Amino acid sequence: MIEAENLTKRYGDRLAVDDLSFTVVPGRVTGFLGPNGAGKSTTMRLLLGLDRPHRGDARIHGRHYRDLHEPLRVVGALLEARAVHTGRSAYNHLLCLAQTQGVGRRRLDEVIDLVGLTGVARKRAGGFSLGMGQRLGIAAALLGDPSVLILDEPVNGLDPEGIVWIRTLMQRLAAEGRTVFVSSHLMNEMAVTAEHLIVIGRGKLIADCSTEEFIERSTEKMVMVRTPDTARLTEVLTAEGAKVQPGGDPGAPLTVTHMEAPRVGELAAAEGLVLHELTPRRGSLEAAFMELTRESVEYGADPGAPPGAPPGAAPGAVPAQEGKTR
Ligand SMILES: Nc1ncnc2c1ncn2[C@@H]1O[C@H](COP(=O)(O)OP(=O)(O)OP(=O)(O)O)[C@@H](O)[C@H]1O
Repeated sequence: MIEAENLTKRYGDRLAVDDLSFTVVPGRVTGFLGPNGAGKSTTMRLLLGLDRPHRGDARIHGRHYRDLHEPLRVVGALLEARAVHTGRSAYNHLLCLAQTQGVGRRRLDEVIDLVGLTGVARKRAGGFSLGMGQRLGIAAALLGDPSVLILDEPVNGLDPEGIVWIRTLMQRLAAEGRTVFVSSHLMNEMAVTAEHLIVIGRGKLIADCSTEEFIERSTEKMVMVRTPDTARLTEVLTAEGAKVQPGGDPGAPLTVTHMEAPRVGELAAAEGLVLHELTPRRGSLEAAFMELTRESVEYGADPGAPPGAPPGAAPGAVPAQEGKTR
């Protein structure tokens, strides 16, 4: 279990994490979502005791990271920055870590196999692709067989096969009863990986709910309707409170919002209107996520600052570049 309570971290006059409270429970994958620069990595560093909060508290299994007995056997972490001795082989890199943690060679071989690096384990880690580096980082996180996993953007640099692999792995680790907390800025990826979501924007909590609820809440339901009598159907639906947008081309379906498909069908039937299509659809999840987090950025902006400038930026200042160098 991971608990963040009123976590606050400031860099200069920028609030990277702003009074953030949430709990991550075991047994399911919890996605930590937010656009670039939202404060995900900073929060993860605070949870791992790598940075000190200005205010608030972060606990793992009820304790501060620094108070954990054998922390690497409790928490496995993959952070964005890759800390690998480039001249060392993947095997030796993991062996060094294993020795500092009192992990035996059997477990070492096990994790190498688990992350699919057996064939290249004796090769220099410096020559690894980004995806292989991610696998190596995940192997390191799993070495101590920890009950809590904190993974920062683990799908970064992975090819489609690698993405499916890491998704399956995270779900399996969660099903074993571990706490799996994984950050991403990719809404669609998290939607199929995580059961629960914690969404932040500009360091502030925007949502803490099940993925299903988030999708339900964030995406607008639409109904695509085709009829030979577009004008009449538009009139009937609009009179009942629906919003109707014409399709671009002649014969293209109308897009109806603010009304469910069965009601559209009923009203058409009551008017004796023929329907050639009646299809419920959802708006794009990625677009809904962008919209949701964009709004939080706007609320956070200093009214005197130029558009796009970070909170606290002086009027006339050039907007700072989001995120950090990788
Ligand atoms: N060491 C630092 N010094 C100064 N500012 C920092 C530092 N680390 C992070 N920041 C700033 O704090 C904010 C949050 O950054 P953070 O890296 O936590 O966001 P993020 O959500 O992880 O973004 P990304 O997806 O780009 O990694 C950003 O504005 C970033 O520029």
